[in-house]
Amino acid sequence: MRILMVGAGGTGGAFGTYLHEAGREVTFLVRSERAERLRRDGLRFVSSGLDRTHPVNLLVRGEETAPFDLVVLAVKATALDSALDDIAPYVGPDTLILPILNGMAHLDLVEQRYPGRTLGGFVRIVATLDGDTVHQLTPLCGLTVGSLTEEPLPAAVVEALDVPGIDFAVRDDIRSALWEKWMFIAAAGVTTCLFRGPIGDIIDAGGLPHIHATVQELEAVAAHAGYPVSEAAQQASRAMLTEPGSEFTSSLYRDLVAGYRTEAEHLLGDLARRARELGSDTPLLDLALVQIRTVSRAVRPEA
Ligand SMILES: NC(=O)C1=CN([C@@H]2O[C@H](COP(=O)(O)OP(=O)(O)OC[C@H]3O[C@@H](n4cnc5c(N)ncnc54)[C@H](OP(=O)(O)O)[C@@H]3O)[C@@H](O)[C@H]2O)C=CC1
Ligand SMILES: CC(C)(CO)C(=O)C(=O)O
Repeated sequence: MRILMVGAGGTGGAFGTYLHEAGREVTFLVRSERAERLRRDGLRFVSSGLDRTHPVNLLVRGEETAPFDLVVLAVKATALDSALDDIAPYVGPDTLILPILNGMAHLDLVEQRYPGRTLGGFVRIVATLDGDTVHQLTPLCGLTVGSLTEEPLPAAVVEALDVPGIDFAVRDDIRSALWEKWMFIAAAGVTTCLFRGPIGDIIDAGGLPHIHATVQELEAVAAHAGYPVSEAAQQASRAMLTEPGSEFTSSLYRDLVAGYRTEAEHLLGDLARRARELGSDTPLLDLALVQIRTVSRAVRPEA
């Protein structure tokens, strides 16, 4: 199976490297400046004390090659539109597209552009791009995939993605799983952006009741949408978001304080819009959005 990994950042670099190391036929679609450096230096990936650099197959927008069997979208939501343009020449009639972004809004966008070929999926990893080096910061490296239609997930996809280094899972109810992951990420984003710090500091400052209220508020939206968060996922969210002393922050918060473009509209704006349509009250989510939008405008007036 020929796999196109779109983006070689935190997620694309990590998952792409594991696939490459397992002998899968992976090509990374990257932008031209990065391609130049990767062609010269190889792709460096550091995880669990292992530091390796591999020469990898690279493709830059517009370069010609045959369509791929599987396109994995590993870009931030802010780059999704251009990535969807860029993959057009590499998507054939049988190509499947697996976005691994957080959130849900991208599923409709991919489906509109390339109907009938979208798979559901998400990752659990803490990974980042430092210079040109991809770092996996904890041992956690999960990839969960499922069919969004009545058709089962093709066996060839499972075979291609189930490789050492990746804790791979298939979910028949991938939409429910996506909602669960989304509610956790959104709750982490709302709390850390609203109170502007890591979970442990928020708790020290007396914020625990507000963290509980946020998790409850967002889980209520999922329930209204018909995707109630399972008991196990509720407990896992609370364990992570209410741990005293925790240094955990969301990538939304880290991007915001660094002055980068954030996935706020994709992760929180979309959720607030759906909540309004469902008649679900989300005062904390709404406050966080106003805060993030205000800060984003102050940092980047064009936002
Ligand atoms: N990092 C993590 O630990 C986790 C991330 N996620 C989610 O995964 C998604 C991806 O995040 P992450 O991997 O961290 O993001 P990164 O910013 O680390 O990586 C994205 C990469 O995509 C590249 N890119 C953007 N547009 C294109 C394009 N058109 N063609 C080729 N390459 C492109 C960027 O390159 P350039 O430098 O040229 O802009 C960048 O290197 C997000 O939705 C995030 O929320 C989910 C779980 C954990
Ligand atoms: C929170 C974490 C690290 C694990 O679920 C994650 O996968 C994410 O940031 O999206």
